[in-house]
Amino acid sequence: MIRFSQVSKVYPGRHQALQKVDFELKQGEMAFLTGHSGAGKSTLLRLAMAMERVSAGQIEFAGKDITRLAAHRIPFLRRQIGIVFQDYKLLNDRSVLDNVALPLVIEGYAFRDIKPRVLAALDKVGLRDKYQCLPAMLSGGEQQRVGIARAVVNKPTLLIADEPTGNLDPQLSEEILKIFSEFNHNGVTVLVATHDLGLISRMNYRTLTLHEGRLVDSQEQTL
Ligand SMILES: Nc1ncnc2c1ncn2[C@@H]1O[C@H](COP(=O)(O)OP(=O)(O)OP(=O)(O)O)[C@@H](O)[C@H]1O
Repeated sequence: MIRFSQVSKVYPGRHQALQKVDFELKQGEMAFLTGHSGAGKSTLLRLAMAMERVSAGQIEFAGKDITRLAAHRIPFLRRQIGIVFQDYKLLNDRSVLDNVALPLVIEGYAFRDIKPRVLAALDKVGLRDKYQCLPAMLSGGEQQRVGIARAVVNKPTLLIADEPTGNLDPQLSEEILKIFSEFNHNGVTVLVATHDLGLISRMNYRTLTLHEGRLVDSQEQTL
């Protein structure tokens, strides 16, 4: 599904954020990405969704080389990737319905097709009855579930999350991770960057560990 081959990233100012990273995430797999602050987790995720360009190496997505994707082709790639952020990134003056609808509006779906899809996505995260609420009326965990519904509403094949539980307490974090697991059981490939080693140890998934820009460990599931 996604393969990094000898990927390095040097930011302007010569900061080497990633060094010769090699890994493959197979279709339908779920993995955690971990490492200390500044290890390169966000950089790796941004490269995977072509928000940054590699300095060296190659990235393949669904069998296609996306390393030097032309700018006009990036939206086609992004449509296949759902993204969840630590701080939810919801529009606070828009309803839950409008927030989750956003990717479909951008893709040009007709309004009559949008609402049923949004409600189906909200159903999957247990928030169907809150579609008229504003984000401020929801708890942090609920806001993150809205963020997840927005990420999956156009049925991406890959779901990427950058510290999705960073603002949540342990119980809510586990609930959020269970939602990712459910999407994974339904065939979505999932990559979750997290500092939360407790959460990782409670959930039995492959773990990719970065240290100072190098992939130092790629632990398989123990089951
Ligand atoms: N746009 C940028 N320009 C220059 N340096 C950057 C840029 N983005 C990240 N870096 C540097 O690259 C390194 C890796 O950063 P990155 O954000 O990928 O780490 P991270 O593992 O996600 O960290 P955290 O857990 O703190 O979010 C850091 O030293 C950071 O300062």
